[in-house]
Amino acid sequence: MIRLEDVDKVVVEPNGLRRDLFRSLNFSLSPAHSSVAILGRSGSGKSTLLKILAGLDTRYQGKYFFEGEPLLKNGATMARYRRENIGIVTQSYHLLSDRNVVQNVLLGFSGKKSIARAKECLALVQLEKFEKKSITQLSGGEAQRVAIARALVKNPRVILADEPTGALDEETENHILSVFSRLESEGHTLIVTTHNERVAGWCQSRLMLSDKKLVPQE
Ligand SMILES: Nc1ncnc2c1ncn2[C@@H]1O[C@H](COP(=O)(O)OP(=O)(O)OP(=O)(O)O)[C@@H](O)[C@H]1O
Repeated sequence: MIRLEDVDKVVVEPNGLRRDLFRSLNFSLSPAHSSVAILGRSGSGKSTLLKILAGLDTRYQGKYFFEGEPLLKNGATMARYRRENIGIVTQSYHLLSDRNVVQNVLLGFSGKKSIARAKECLALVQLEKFEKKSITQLSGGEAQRVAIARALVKNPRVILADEPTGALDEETENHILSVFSRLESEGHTLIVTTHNERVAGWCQSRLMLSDKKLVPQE
């Protein structure tokens, strides 16, 4: 479904030195894979890879294919691709504190249909009673689930989640994993970066960012 071919990515360090982050990196996700974990030490490039997969970072060499078709790496093409196919849960959630829960999930959309869909997504993450709640009153786990609901509102094929259980306790982590299981059973594909062994173990397959490439893990 998604394929990256021969990706080279260079980053510029704060001291001005250029560093190869990825060299001839390949990634391939077939429709049969419903969840994959991307592992790697801090700074190995997990978040950067997720941004590339989301079409948010196009400053790399290499090719991006979706369903066998190459994607042009320009802003307009990638924005359309993202809009139609990708939901993103970022590490810091990026929720707007001056809007309530359902307004955050709506992403600026309005109208009865969109509101019904936003409520459906909140129900999926078991936050149906939280619609009107202020973002500032949420726990870390609840905020994480609002971010997941927001990623789902467009019903994307692929959901990218950056450290989805980063700061959560075990019970909340279990809750997030049960939400992920539901998403899988509804036909969504999950690509998750994580340091967490339980989350990695839950995923159908695991890839390790090592020596500037992705290496399949047991
Ligand atoms: N826009 C950028 N400009 C310069 N350097 C960058 C940029 N984005 C990322 N980097 C560098 O690239 C490296 C990889 O960063 P990235 O956030 O992708 O790593 P990570 O594996 O997600 O790390 P962590 O597990 O700590 O979140 C880091 O050394 C980072 O400083």
